[in-house]
Amino acid sequence: MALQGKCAVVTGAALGIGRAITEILMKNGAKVALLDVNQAAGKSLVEVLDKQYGRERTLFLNCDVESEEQIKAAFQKTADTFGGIDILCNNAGILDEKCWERAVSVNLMGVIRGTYLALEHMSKLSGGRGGVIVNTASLAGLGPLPSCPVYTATKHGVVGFTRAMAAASTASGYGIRFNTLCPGFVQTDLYTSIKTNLGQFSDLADATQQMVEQLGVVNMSDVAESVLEMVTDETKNGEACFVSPKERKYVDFPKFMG
Ligand SMILES: NC(=O)c1ccc[n+]([C@@H]2O[C@H](COP(=O)([O-])OP(=O)(O)OC[C@H]3O[C@@H](n4cnc5c(N)ncnc54)[C@H](O)[C@@H]3O)[C@@H](O)[C@H]2O)c1
Ligand SMILES: CC/C=C\C[C@H](O)/C=C/C=C\C=C\C=C\[C@@H](O)[C@@H](O)C/C=C\CCC(=O)O
Repeated sequence: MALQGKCAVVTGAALGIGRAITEILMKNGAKVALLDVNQAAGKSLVEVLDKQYGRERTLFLNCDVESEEQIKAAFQKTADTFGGIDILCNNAGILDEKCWERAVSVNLMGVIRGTYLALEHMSKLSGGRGGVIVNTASLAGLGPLPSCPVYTATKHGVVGFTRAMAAASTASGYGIRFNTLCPGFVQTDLYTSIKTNLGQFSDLADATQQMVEQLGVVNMSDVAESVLEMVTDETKNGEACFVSPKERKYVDFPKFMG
């Protein structure tokens, strides 16, 4: 998929990985609707991007992925402004083992909600032109983080949901590819605030720090490049891309049938 003139929606776009995804998509020619609850950060980023790429290439929308109404309105505003939606990156996510229901609501339900609402705009079965959806999971979607069992559950859910949607799309003809981003530790606000968000598992903070030292911290540019590849490479559907400081590899999941 060539990105020139294509329209992307990125949730959690104002900071961290979402900002990096937004920037690499724009650098490669896409228009981007930035959805986030952090209005100050979102508007500040749009100012920077408008200076770099011109004012017609971005749109910031205050949108909480926990709200069906807000996502629906944001997607409609995006389609009305840019003429459709070709790319969706469901990236918004939090780490909160204390308020774990909120983590489930944002990290898993928000991804499901965004995906289903995007189908109404993107699926060829509903008059759309197809495209690609990349959902942000984590390495914790491939293996357990003992200090964050609910976070781990949400990210495993994102991996499984996305792989199932990829298979459904192939079987039903949505014309949409679905892939999952699974980075290790990345230097962002979420990463910086780990220790304050472990709740009853705070006693495992040091063990988690040891995992950081063992695994290392992933370069943001490598994370962004992985997303660009999953968006543009038309052969990628149903993939989960593990991004570590040393490499990026597509996970070879066990097959249990045939
Ligand atoms: N940082 C890491 O080590 C790491 C590693 C793997 C995966 N991830 C995942 O990457 C994604 C982005 O995380 P990050 O590290 O960039 O975090 P971050 O906190 O730096 O950025 C998250 C962004 O999402 C926004 N956001 C949070 N809740 C929202 C909601 N309900 N609706 C809309 N926007 C919301 C925040 O305002 C923020 O701009 C998350 O899904 C996270 O789980 C992070
Ligand atoms: C404390 C949480 C901080 C940030 C959350 C963010 O999503 C980062 C997660 C980073 C690492 C998770 C590591 C999990 C590691 C173990 O589960 C281990 O089993 C690795 C699992 C699979 C490795 C895949 C592979 O080697 O092929």
